Amino acid sequence: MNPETSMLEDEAQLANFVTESRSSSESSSGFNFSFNPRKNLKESFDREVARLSNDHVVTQSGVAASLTEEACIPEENSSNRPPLHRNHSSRRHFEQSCNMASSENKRVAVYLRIRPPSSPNKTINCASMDTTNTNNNTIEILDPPGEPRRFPTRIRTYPPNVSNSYRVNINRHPKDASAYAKEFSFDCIMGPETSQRKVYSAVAAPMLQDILQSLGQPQHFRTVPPSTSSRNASALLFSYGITNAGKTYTVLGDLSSRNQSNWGIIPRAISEVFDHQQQNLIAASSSARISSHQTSQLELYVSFFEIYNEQVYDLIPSEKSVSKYPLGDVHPLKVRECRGEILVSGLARHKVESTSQGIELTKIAHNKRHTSSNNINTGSSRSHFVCQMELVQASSVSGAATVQEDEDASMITSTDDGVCLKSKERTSTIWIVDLAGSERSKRTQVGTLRQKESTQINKSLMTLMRCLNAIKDNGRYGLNIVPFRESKLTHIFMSHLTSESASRTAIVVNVNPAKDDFDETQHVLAFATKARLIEMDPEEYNRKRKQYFGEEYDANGRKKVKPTTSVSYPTKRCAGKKKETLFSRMAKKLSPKRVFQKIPHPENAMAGEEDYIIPTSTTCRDEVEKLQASLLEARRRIETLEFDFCQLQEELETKEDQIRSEVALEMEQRLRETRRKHQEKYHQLQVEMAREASKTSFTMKMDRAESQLEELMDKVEECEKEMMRMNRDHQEEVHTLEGVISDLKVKLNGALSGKQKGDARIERLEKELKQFKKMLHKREKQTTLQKDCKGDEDMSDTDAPENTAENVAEDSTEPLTFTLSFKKKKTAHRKNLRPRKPLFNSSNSTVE
Ligand SMILES: Nc1ncnc2c1ncn2[C@@H]1O[C@H](COP(=O)(O)OP(=O)(O)OP(=O)(O)O)[C@@H](O)[C@H]1O
Repeated sequence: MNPETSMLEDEAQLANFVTESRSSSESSSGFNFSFNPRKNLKESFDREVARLSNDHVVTQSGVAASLTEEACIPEENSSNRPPLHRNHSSRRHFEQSCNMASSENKRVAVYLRIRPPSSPNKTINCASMDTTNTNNNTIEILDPPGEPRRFPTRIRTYPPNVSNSYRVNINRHPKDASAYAKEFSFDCIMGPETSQRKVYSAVAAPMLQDILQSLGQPQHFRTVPPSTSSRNASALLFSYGITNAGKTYTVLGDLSSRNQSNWGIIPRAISEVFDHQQQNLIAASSSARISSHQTSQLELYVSFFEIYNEQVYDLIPSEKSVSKYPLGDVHPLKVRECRGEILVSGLARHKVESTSQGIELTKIAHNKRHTSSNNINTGSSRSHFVCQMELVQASSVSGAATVQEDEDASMITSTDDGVCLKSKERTSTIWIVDLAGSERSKRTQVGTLRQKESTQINKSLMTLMRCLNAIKDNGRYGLNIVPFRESKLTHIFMSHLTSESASRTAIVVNVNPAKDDFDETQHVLAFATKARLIEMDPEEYNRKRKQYFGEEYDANGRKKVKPTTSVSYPTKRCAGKKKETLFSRMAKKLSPKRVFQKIPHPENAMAGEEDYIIPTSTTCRDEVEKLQASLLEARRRIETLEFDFCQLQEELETKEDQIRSEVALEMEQRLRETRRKHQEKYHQLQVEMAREASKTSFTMKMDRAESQLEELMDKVEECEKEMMRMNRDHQEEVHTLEGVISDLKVKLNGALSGKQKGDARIERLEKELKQFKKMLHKREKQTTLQKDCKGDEDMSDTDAPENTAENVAEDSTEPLTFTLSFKKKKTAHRKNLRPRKPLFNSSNSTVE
């Protein structure tokens, strides 16, 4: 889609939305403590709309007019601070699309951000594109059904040829690649084209607004009741993904560039706090009647630390702690637990006075973070980077409220709570965490040190997943022990994740559509899908714990400490307080005034007690000296006691650590034991299942064999019948043939006897022929002789006709006739003996 057209449509929708929201804003109920992304997005958007409408109102005043002007300057050109939420159209789309499918109870918001492909072989298919897969697309953003303008919440992934998923599945479905495509759902999907501003508006802005509400900060020109919770509110945002997926870009953005449109969540959040502050001032100055809540000043403190190799390091340590280690050594900080709160002891807090100062601090912290270059990302982060933003609602006596008091006395009297009453200081904390990449060291091809880092990173991420999983399961069973203490990352956020504020937890899952990253991206997406199911419901969890154990425990298995109005820390500050109390008590006791009070009045003494001695100035002086000496002694004792106390406290701390580690060890052992038992059970079950399965398969095989046998038996029966039938036919045929054979035999016998006769006759005839030949030969000889003789005689007598051939022939008529008849007979006999055509073919020759 053309981006310009989309922007125009956005604007048009914004106009509609403003009209709709204005009419509905009146009926909108106030603030709900638990963070529901959908609800909060709606609320924050309502607030935005209210702010817009108020901007319109305040343009009448000069200051406000200038501010509005500033707000109209394009973000990229603004030099000091980027005015926030200038384009509100996106907010509506996010509101419409984000978390629509999630239930009311769902608390962890999971967003997906897909970074633009960094090289041509890394491709992505966007919603508007063709939805049929081609081998080039690894991620396809699916259009939300029915509503083309809504932001998508579903993606489909297609394994590329280089991925393991493809290799595994190709044998199963060799032709249809779409058969092993997978679908994943999120609260909101931000495609590669999504700007940093939109990401901030969707993810962090609702959280910040919620936190400001919890502090009782005015939502400009809109009455929002402050939080009723006694606990300090907190919010937690994780940026999660594999290396080079854009986690740091989402959280920090490009801080070095002058183009503020590239700013990530942290600089924008800092900027929004100051925007809010400024708008507070404008609102206060423009309104004559204003409540004490609205005049109270908001202070921002930031701390930056990283968790590197399971050690916590302050990225911007205080001057005091720097001077402690003159050689520039960096010492890890301790994570302590104090009355249900987790503290990173010694972490420096930096008061931020302006956006630019906040950005500078962020830059310094980011530059000090552990990074290294690998073959995927040149500036790959090797630690979890945490930005802790503390918003302190300062006492109404000081700061802005005091100014208001001076400027407008009527304001003070108009407050409900009375004139500048000392209100309690309230602090809310936002943690924005840029997690280290969850890649495999095999892919990044790094050395031993980097591998160790990777192991630690993956271990802590795994613990985070396990904690979230356990919290998820506790929603159902409420019995799992959440392994918060197994990693620094989870330990630090333990109090947040087990408090009512756990609802304000969000995860931005960053993915890279690169083909090479596909397999790891699948793991990340699978984790995100699980995280979406987490219902942060500590109340329900505690109720169940109480039900099972009859005691009130927190989600970490510790007995709950009743919430107190002010948290006291077991530090020297605490000790100092105690010292003061003890000292003052002793001083009071031993003070000369008290001593003199104890001494009865002379008049009373005169009246009642005779033995009373009126103290002289000398005795008094002595007394005072004595008292002073005892005071000094007491002071010295106090000092010793104080020293002992400190020592005891340190011992206590060490003991606590020791006990904690022992408990942790024991827990670990128990866990290991439980795991072992579970594993045994699992194996047993597996064996049983395998046995059952083999039994089942055997029975199935038997059944199959039986049915096959039955079939075969039927066939055999049929064959037998067929054979019998064939046998019968055969026998009939044989019978017929036998008749034919006997006929033929008779005929043959007849023929043989005829032949014998013929042979005998031939023999006889041959004999006769031989005799005849002999006779003929004789006769020829005789004839020749006669001719010779006759020739001699006929030389004179020509008349000798009886010796001619005819005569001879006449003489020999008898043998000639015999010869002819013999030849005829022989031919006839031969004809009779000529072999007849066989009655059967060769196969039947035996029968013949
Ligand atoms: N949405 C985006 N738009 C433009 N560029 C991006 C985007 N996301 C990431 N990048 C760029 O990609 C590169 C790597 O991003 P980034 O350092 O944020 O990754 P990462 O997930 O934090 O990696 P690592 O875990 O290794 O630190 C950077 O140069 C960044 O500018």
